[in-house]
Amino acid sequence: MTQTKLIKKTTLVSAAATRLPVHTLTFAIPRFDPSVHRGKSHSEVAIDKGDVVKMVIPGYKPKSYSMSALREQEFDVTFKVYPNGRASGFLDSMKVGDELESFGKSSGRHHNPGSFVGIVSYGVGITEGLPVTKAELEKGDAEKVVLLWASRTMGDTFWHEEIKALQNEYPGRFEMVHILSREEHQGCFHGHITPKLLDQAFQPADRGQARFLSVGTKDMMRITNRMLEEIGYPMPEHALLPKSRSSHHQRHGKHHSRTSCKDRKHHKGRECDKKHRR
Ligand SMILES: Cc1cc2nc3c(=O)[nH]c(=O)nc-3n(C[C@H](O)[C@H](O)[C@H](O)COP(=O)(O)OP(=O)(O)OC[C@H]3O[C@@H](n4cnc5c(N)ncnc54)[C@H](O)[C@@H]3O)c2cc1C
Repeated sequence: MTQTKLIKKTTLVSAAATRLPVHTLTFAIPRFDPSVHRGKSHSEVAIDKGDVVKMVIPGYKPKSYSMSALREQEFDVTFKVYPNGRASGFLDSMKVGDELESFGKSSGRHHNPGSFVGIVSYGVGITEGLPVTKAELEKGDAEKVVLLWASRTMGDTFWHEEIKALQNEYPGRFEMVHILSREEHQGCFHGHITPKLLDQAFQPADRGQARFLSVGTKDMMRITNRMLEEIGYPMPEHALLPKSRSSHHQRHGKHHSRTSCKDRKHHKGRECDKKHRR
C-alpha cells in the first residue's frame, strides 16, 4: 500500500449558495517500489501529457485526479466538492496528517507539437488545463498558447495570480480567455462554447499548425472535438495530446485478436498492428 499523507489543505473557492467549493490538497510523495506498488511513481507523473493520480477512496474505488502541481517532495490535487460526491466528499473530509492510498497512472497520450495551442477547460477542468498551458509555454514549440476557461461566474474561478504571472512572463505568447455562462463580465465572453466562439477565440497564424486540448467531462470533450472539426480542425490530427496507438494494448496488458476485442472503435474493423503483438 502506498500510503500518501496529507500535509496541507488550501481553499481556492469558498462554498456559497450559488457555487461549489474548490480546494487544493498537498500530499507528501510516498516511497515507490515498482515490485510492490501498482501504477507509476508519483514523481514520474507527466502533467504535460495528462497523466493522473489515482486516489483510492476507502470502501469505494480509485478515482482519477489531475496533479495540479508536482514538486520534489510533494504534489497537489485540486478538486471541486460535489453535493453527495463520494470521492470529492472523502477528499474534503481529510484532515492534515490523514493518509490514503494513491498511485500515478499514465494517460497513454503523446505530445503532438504545433506552433499554436488552444486549450479549452470546462470548470474544474482547469486543473489539467492550466498546468498543460504552463508546460506548453515552457517547452517553447508553440508561438502562441490560448487558454479558454468556461465557468459559471467569475466567483467560480481561481488561480488568478498564477494566470497573471504567466501573462507577465509570456506577453504576446499567452492569452487567457474567459467565458461565463451565468454572468456578464467586462472582457469576458458570455454564454456557452459554440463553434463560432472557438473560431473567434482561436486564431492561429497557420491553421495547419494548430493543436487543441479540451478538458471536462467525456461528453464535453466529445462535443468540443466535434465543434473543432466543424470549424476545420479534424481530430486527432489537430489534437495536442492524442492517444498513443499502443495505449489500448498497454491497458489490456496483452495482445488480443480483433474478434476478442470489445473496443471496436479502436480496431476500426482492422486487424491490430503486428508490432503490438506479444
Ligand atoms: C482523467 C480525469 C481527471 C480528473 N481530474 C479531476 C481534478 O483534477 N479535479 C476534480 O475535481 N475532478 C477531477 N476529475 C473528476 C473526478 O475523478 C470525480 O469524478 C469527481 O471528483 C466527482 O466524483 P465524486 O465521487 O465526488 O462524485 P459522484 O459521487 O460521482 O457524483 C456526485 C454528484 O456530483 C455530480 N458530478 C460529478 N462529477 C461532476 C462533474 N464533473 N460536473 C458536474 N457534476 C458532477 C454527479 O452528477 C452527482 O450528482 C477527473 C476525472 C478524470 C476522468
